[in-house]
Amino acid sequence: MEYVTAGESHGPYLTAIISGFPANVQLDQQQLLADLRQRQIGYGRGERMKIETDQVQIVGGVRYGKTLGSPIALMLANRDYQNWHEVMSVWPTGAEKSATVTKRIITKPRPGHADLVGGLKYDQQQDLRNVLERASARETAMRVAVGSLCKQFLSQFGIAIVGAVTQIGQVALSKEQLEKISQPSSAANFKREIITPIYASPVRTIDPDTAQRMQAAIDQAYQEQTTLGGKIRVVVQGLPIGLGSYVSADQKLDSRLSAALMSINAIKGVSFGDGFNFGRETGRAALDPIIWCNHSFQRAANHQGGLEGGMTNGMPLVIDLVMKPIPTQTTGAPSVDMQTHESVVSTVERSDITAVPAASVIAEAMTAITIMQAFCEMFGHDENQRIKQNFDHYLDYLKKGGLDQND
Ligand SMILES: Cc1cc2nc3c(=O)[nH]c(=O)nc-3n(C[C@H](O)[C@H](O)[C@H](O)COP(=O)(O)O)c2cc1C
Ligand SMILES: C=C(O[C@@H]1CC(C(=O)O)=C[C@@H](OP(=O)(O)O)[C@H]1O)C(=O)O
Repeated sequence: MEYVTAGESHGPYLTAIISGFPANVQLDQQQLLADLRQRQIGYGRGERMKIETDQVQIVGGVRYGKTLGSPIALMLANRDYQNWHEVMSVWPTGAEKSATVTKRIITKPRPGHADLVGGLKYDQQQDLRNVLERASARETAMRVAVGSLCKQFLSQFGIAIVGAVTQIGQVALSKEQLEKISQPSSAANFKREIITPIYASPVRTIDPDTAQRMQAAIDQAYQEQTTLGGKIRVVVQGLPIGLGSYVSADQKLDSRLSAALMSINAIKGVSFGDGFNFGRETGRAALDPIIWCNHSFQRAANHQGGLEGGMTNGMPLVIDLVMKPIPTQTTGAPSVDMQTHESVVSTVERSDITAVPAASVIAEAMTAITIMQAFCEMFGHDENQRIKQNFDHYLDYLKKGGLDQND
């Protein structure tokens, strides 16, 4: 399963094409729209999210709610395009020299964005809008749409994924609250006890008191005309043992997940399990003892975060991410004009105060995409029923403790 997205932030549409999605998977339109809505509603978002209602349409590859095995095509109209159609026109209209269009030309690159380097690399110095329109995190709406379909596929196999906000600015969940999110759980319990409260929280975190303090921190940043970053924890429950592989660098699931998650705008670090704390632990304390329990191999701890040797080990997958503060400041920032080379204040674009809640939804989606890719590599990608048979056969094999398969 692969996907590609296209479209500019203020252009007419965002689009995505997914290829290699199995046939006969029943999709739920409400779930798809609910995931997109989660990305939009987090506390701290700016004016743009009041304009958009991300109503993605599936325009190929699905009939009566079931996938056909053919490429799935998705389209999402940017409602803000109504305000930008002259500036973002695909074809020449003669309006290019109008006051509306020239007012939107950007030659003062914003530090912390792709503006300067993208402008030089693609020779777009006459108007950096040609860079920022695609570099914008608007594109992540399509990734959430793709990820929603992947989550729906994976849920058939008892796999549940959540991205929770664990810190905004100085306000963080406690160690106990972090552990609560990451405890081994059945998909059903996890949905009830963890996912549902997180989805209901305005900042997508588990504890209502911490959520209130996070909201207050966002309000304060707004008053102080600055922005905030934070941290996210992604947890996946119900994973079978063995997704990914140790055999080649590009098949290691931790490397693939890192690449997928680091591709999210403004994400600056990814770690697994005890992550950067491993640096101060002893070897003994960092191990997850192997035990034989309920006729299966199990683990007495989860320091590794569910991955060993680039493969899932049956424990919950636990990934932490850090997001930098939104770079745009309402005051602008020190910069240099592309044309005159004079010192200037960078262009100020309308902006979010924080997008950590939104990024937690995107992280959920990128994790779902990567897990589904590994899952289909292992169990097949043509037809849903056949994939289920392969999966059940593998679970039977594991239930025998890995014995008898070839006897
Ligand atoms: C959901 C989301 C919304 C964002 N909103 C803004 C924003 O309103 N203003 C801004 O300056 N950056 C915003 N960013 C961050 C920029 O997109 C990002 O910093 C920029 O593309 C440069 O990429 P880099 O930080 O990964 O180097 C947002 C990021 C995400 C994930
Ligand atoms: C549009 C989205 O986020 C945008 C991401 C973004 C950026 O620089 O990344 C800048 C802002 O765009 P605008 O200038 O149109 O207000 C955000 O609103 C979205 O998440 O759908």
